[in-house]
Amino acid sequence: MSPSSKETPVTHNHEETLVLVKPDGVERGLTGQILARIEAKGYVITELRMLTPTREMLVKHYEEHEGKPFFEPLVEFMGSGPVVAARVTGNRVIEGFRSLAGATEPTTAAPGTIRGDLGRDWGEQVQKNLVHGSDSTLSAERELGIWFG
Ligand SMILES: Nc1ncnc2c1ncn2[C@@H]1O[C@H](COP(=O)(O)OP(=O)(O)OP(=O)(O)O)[C@@H](O)[C@H]1O
Repeated sequence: MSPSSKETPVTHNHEETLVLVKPDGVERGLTGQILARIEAKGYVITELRMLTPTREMLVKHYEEHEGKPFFEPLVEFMGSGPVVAARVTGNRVIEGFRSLAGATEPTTAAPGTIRGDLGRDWGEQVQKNLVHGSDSTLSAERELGIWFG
């Protein structure tokens, strides 16, 4: 059957996102498990590095949160040790990774998600939630520039 304008076209929405395994994830030895979940979902890691980010990088990365009460503790925590940064590609990977990561707070993140299965309740320290994933194509482009130059 030839395609007609009434048929929904199959669209391929190839995207790139920035994934960070935060210092709590690296320190707890969860990097491998986290990256394995990303690959198991069919996404491809095309660049990977481990580094302790500078304050300058973190202030840029979290600029949308500047002025919020959790900004300073967040920047301090993110610079407290090595972070693993990954450039991850795939169809609708931005939304897909955020769904894989789960809700911001590990306590309420659904079982089956990275934060729901592996995250701990650190009390007030919500910044310790294992991973970060870009939230839009614009953020992804901006953030990949910060972490991969
Ligand atoms: N109330 C809070 N107290 C402490 N830290 C917070 C709080 N809210 C957010 N954060 C930290 O700031 C990060 C960015 O906040 P945002 O609201 O963008 O969450 P998110 O989109 O779930 O997380 P991310 O962007 O890191 O994937 C969170 O991942 C968390 O580490």
